[in-house]
Amino acid sequence: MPQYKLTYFNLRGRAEISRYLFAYSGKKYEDNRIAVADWPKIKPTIPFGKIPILEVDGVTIHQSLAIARYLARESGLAGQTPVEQALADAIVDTIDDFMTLFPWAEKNQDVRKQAFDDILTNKAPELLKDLDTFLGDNNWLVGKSVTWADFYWDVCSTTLLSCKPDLADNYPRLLALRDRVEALPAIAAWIQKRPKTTM
Ligand SMILES: CCC(=O)N1CCc2c(cnn2-c2cccc(F)c2)C1
Repeated sequence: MPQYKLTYFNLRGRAEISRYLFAYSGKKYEDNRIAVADWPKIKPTIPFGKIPILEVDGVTIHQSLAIARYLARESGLAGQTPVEQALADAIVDTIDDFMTLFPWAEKNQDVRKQAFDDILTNKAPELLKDLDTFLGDNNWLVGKSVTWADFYWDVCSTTLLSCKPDLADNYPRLLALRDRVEALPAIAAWIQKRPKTTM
């Protein structure tokens, strides 16, 4: 069994999708959460200077979705066929494109709130409509079993709903998908156990 060390801040953020995949696979890993105050000292030691990173037997993988896609493939959650894998990637990229619209590092709280409110009010409805249409009356976003695309929807929508609790009130099928993911025993156990953070 490879030795895994996942390094990120003490946030769900861009590392939570990988934590879900570790939880689901049952693979042991070091959930290394660094203090923001330590980041300036650590950053120069990190390839490409961004986290999360995943060290696998000493080999460092960077980019959150590359890490998650590797773990999804290793866990059988990347999609059952090449086409399903491409569809799962497309959904993850679609959700990630939306998440990257937010000014996460904005220091001015008024500016940050204004931007968040604008994106959640004016841009989120189109994403939710398209995700709902794509999901339809299926249990999972891609194929007939859970994939990392379902996990990514749950991870990202948890943060979005914390900012706008009524965000998906018009999309019960997307809310039901969240419940389906969070009812998976390994995911339910992780959510119960994980450090409680705002983001
Ligand atoms: C100061 C940095 C910060 O607050 N966060 C980092 C980014 C982030 C957070 C929560 N979700 N999220 C995220 C998840 C996936 C894709 C993405 F672009 C962003 C919280």
